[in-house]
This record gives sequence, C-alpha cells and structure tokens, in this order.
Amino acid sequence: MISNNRLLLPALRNVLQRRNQSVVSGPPTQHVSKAEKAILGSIMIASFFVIPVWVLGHLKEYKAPKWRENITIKLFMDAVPIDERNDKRKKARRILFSWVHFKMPSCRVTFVRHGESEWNKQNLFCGWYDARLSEKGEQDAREVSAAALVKENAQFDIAFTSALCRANTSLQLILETMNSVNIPIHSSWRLNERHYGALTGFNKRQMADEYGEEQVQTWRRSYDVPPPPITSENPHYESIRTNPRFRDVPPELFPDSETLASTIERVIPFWTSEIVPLIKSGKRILIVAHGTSLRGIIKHIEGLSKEQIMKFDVPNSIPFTYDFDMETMSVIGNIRFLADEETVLRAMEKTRSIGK
Ligand SMILES: O=C(O)[C@H](O)COP(=O)(O)O
Repeated sequence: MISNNRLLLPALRNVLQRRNQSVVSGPPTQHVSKAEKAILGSIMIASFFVIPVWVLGHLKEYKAPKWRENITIKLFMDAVPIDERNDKRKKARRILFSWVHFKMPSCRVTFVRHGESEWNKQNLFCGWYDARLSEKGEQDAREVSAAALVKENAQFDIAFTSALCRANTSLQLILETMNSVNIPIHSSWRLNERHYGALTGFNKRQMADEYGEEQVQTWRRSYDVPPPPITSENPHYESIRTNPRFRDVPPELFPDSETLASTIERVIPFWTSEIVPLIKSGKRILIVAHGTSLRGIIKHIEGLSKEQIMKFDVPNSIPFTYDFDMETMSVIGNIRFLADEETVLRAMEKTRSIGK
C-alpha cells in the first residue's frame, strides 16, 4: 500500500503540474497597445450587435419589398394635401402597428379591377352599362392579372365579383389561367361600378370639351357631387333597367346616378357582412370589381379622408393585396401592388386622365 503511494503520488503531481501549465498563460510575448485593445474590443462588440440591429432595421422588408413602402408613401404623398403631410405621428403609429403584428395570424385579400372594356377603349362613361371586355381586356386578365398572381403563388378559397360582365369575365379568365375554376364565386350588384347617370354612353373627352375638364373631373372624382340622373331619353336607359343581372337589386335601391359616397353606402355593408367574416375565418379571398367600388373599399380599409380617396386611382388589371390581422381586422403593412412601381404609377395616371 505504502509502496503503491510512493509510486503513484509523483506521477499524479506530474499530471497536475502539466495540466496547470496548459491553462495558466505566461507573460505576453507581444505587446498590445491600449489603442489596439480599444479598436479590437470595439470591433468585437460591434460584431455582436450588427446582425440583430440590421434585422430590426429591415424588419418591414421581411414582409414586403422596399419599393412597396416607397410606392405607398408616394401614393399618399400625392393623395394627401400639403398641410396634412406633416402628420408623422400617423405614419409612426402605422409602422409600429405592423411591427407589433409581425407574428400575428394574418389573412390576405387580393383585389383586381377588371380589364379594359369595349367602352373604356372608346373612352365612354360606362357605369352600370354592361360593356364587354375588349380584346386587350381579355388578354390583360390572363397576361397581367393572372400572370402576377401565378408568380406570387396565390391560391384562393373563394371569389367575389360584381353583377357586371366585364368583372365576371375578368374573374373567369383569371381563374382559368390559374387552374382554379372550382372555387365558389359570389356575384353581387353591390360591387358594381358607380352608376354614371345621364353621362352613361357619352365620350369623356367630348364632355370635357363641352363642359370643361374641371366639371368632368368633378363628376368623375368628387366625393359626393352626382352626375345628373339618367332618364328614359338616354339610349342605354332600358338596357340598364331591364338587365337580368340586376334582378336582385331592390327597386327602391336601383340608382339613377351615383357618387363615390353613395357607392360606399351600398358596398361597405356588403364588405362588412359578407366578406369580413370570411377573412376572420382565414379564407383566401379574391375580389374582382370596379374602380369606384374598389376605391370605396380602400377608403374604408385605410381610413382615408374624402380628399385622400378623391386623388387615388385604381389601375385596371394589376392585382393588389391587403393583409389583415384575423382577430382585430386591422391592416398589417400597406397596400401592395403586384407590379413594379413604374408600371403601377403609369397605369394610375392613365386611369386618371380624361383621355383623347
Ligand atoms: O364606368 C366607367 O366609365 C369606368 O369604369 C370608370 O370610369 P372613371 O375612371 O371615369 O370613373
């Protein structure tokens, strides 16, 4: 036992000494100056923070490409009167809101304004007249609307459209191109274009030459100045009144002329009672409708003022989306057009202009 200890102890001491030697550092062989220490130290600290700070700073772009933010700002800068532009608080609240919602369960709704109609092509006031799509309108439904949705990998559970054939055909062509013809489709007159009253069938340019551009733009874009009501003297009165597609319109609600304000009065109850419950249940919805009914919905979703929505134009055929928090129905982020900024702005300008 004793002899064993004699043999083991020195060996053990040796091992411990060697181990200690490997962990205890010796005196520095190279001198590191204070400046070098400071520089290396700050590089080390910075490298800890650089990735998390970059991610936080670009959080919004994880949900949307940068141009989306830009285009929304541009659209609103165009739409918002100069004295309201300084309301930075609203914007800050919105950004904060989208950060808070980053991980919330959300549901996307996709909107498309129908493609060019035969009457758009001829630059005629159309409203409730049931104009068909032009060849270009049909082509754009496939090659602009559906193509953008396919590229986005969009899938839909249900679709809504108006009672007018230009929106119905656009939707049909989009779904055919996307191989999604089996989803349920609901058509409602409540999503119709605003009724253009006595202007129906008249050329927009000729009316501007006769009554002045200001008057025509007031009829087209004012919030609540109605065009004169249509009467039986208008050659299209009968075809509108007797269109079987409008059989569900209660007689007391059948309009003779509409403004954006009165269109909103029929669209928003439909949005709230028929569409919102489906968004809340997580259904992926496609809505193909018209310039004025979509502007009404955008005003409602965005909480825009009359002045703001009057300056906002919805381009034909380019899909756009909104994401909603499924519980609170508040919008997450901004409107997102599925096309590049230049194309969208050009198309908006075309919609706005009175034409030649
Ligand atoms: O009904 C129409 O004439 C158009 O669909 C919308 O025209 P607007 O851009 O002149 O309102």
